[in-house]
Amino acid sequence: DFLPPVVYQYLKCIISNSFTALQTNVSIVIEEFESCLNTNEIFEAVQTYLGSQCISSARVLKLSKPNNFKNLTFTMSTDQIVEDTFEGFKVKWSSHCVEKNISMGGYSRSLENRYFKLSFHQKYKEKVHSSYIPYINEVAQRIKFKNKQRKIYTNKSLEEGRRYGLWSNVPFSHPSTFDTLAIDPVLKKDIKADLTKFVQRSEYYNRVGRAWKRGYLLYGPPGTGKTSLIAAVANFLEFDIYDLELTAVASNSQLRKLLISTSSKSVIVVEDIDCSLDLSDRVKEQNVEVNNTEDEANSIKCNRRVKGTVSLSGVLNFVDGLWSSCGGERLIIFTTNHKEKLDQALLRPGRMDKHINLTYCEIEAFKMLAKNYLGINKHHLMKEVEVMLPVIKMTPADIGEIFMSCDEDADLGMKKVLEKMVSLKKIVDSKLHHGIQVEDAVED
Ligand SMILES: Nc1ncnc2c1ncn2[C@@H]1O[C@H](COP(=O)(O)OP(=O)(O)OP(=O)(O)O)[C@@H](O)[C@H]1O
Repeated sequence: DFLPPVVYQYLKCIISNSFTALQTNVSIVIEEFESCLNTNEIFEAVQTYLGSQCISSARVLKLSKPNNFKNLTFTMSTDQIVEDTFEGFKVKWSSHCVEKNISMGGYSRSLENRYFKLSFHQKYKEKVHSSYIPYINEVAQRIKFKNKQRKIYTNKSLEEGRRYGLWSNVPFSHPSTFDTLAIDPVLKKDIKADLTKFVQRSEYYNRVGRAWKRGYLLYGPPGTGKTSLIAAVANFLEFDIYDLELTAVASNSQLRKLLISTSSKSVIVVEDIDCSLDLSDRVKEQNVEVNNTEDEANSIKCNRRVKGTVSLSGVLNFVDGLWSSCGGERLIIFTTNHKEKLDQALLRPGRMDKHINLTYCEIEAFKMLAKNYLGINKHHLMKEVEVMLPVIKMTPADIGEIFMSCDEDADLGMKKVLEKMVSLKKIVDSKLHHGIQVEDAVED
């Protein structure tokens, strides 16, 4: 009070500078809101990270269950301090809350602004910037992804005959996994390896300039596990599913809108593609250009618009990744019972990267079903089943149904299945006897 203001300021400045020079710690402040109420993503990341990493050292934690999360989550309460260790050095985190004036649209408003303060020795400044902060972000994304309640989205109308045009969703929890799936073990291993490679190759797709997406075509008779495989894939990757019903999409532009609104880390499924798309329209379009007059060409195109259906070229654009891979990785799966009906354009590599044939039940798949449904690894009737399986055609769905009806009674299950096989074989034999070709007889 006795010093003249100029002298006071001068002395204050000298003292403060000397203390700063002596100080070895530096701090980073991470606020919840940036100006104009924009949430600060790194604040959320730190909050998630600290909630998971520092449970043991914080004295007060907040427990909550956000709407979209499967699990309970911890967050650090205000005025807490925790320590963390990264690559051999220590950092200190503290959480605070202050009133902050934020201006919005010409007027200002005061609100609670939480912030985290990260303190560490200045010699680690570079490491904190280049490694620790990105590491926190990465861990937080991983935790968020793991915690997120997965969903299955559909664009199908709940009311019959009405075009829905938007995604509606419900939580996704299908029990099918690669362990419960009865398919050839070599194929199973191959699919799992392909999926694992795909999700780890973000850098690679970037480098070669390709959209980060992969197309699968699942084909085979009904009941061989196409839908079950899709559920197993989504569970394996922990992705959401978008069940796209093409007949409920009014136009190519609506298809585009639907695809843009899908999230990354998702499986987009089009079941029974041969039934949902007029696959001859590409041929029509080509013929139109070569043979028909402009009027006729227009009338066909208008017709299609009146029908309001998606064209093959719309679907090709979608699989080419133009509209389906804005952002992160996406798997596109088509299923069909009739691969031969599909347009070659749809089948070429790059569009359908992997063609997966799901066949009638073979012995390895049968053993898996017996293990899952009846809890057995071997049985004295297994040899007979092995002889019968290539002769008759039974799907895993058929066999599963019989096993289900036997209430886990292994002997009864095996006996019933074998009886069914014997009766099917008799039918096949009688048809052969009447001169029907082997393939047709079995197929019938
Ligand atoms: N390979 C399989 N492994 C385990 N279970 C299977 C398998 N295939 C079929 N199932 C059982 O049969 C039922 C029907 O199978 P799913 O719907 O997956 O067949 P699909 O090939 O998709 O048939 P569709 O072509 O008619 O849609 C499923 O509920 C599942 O329990």
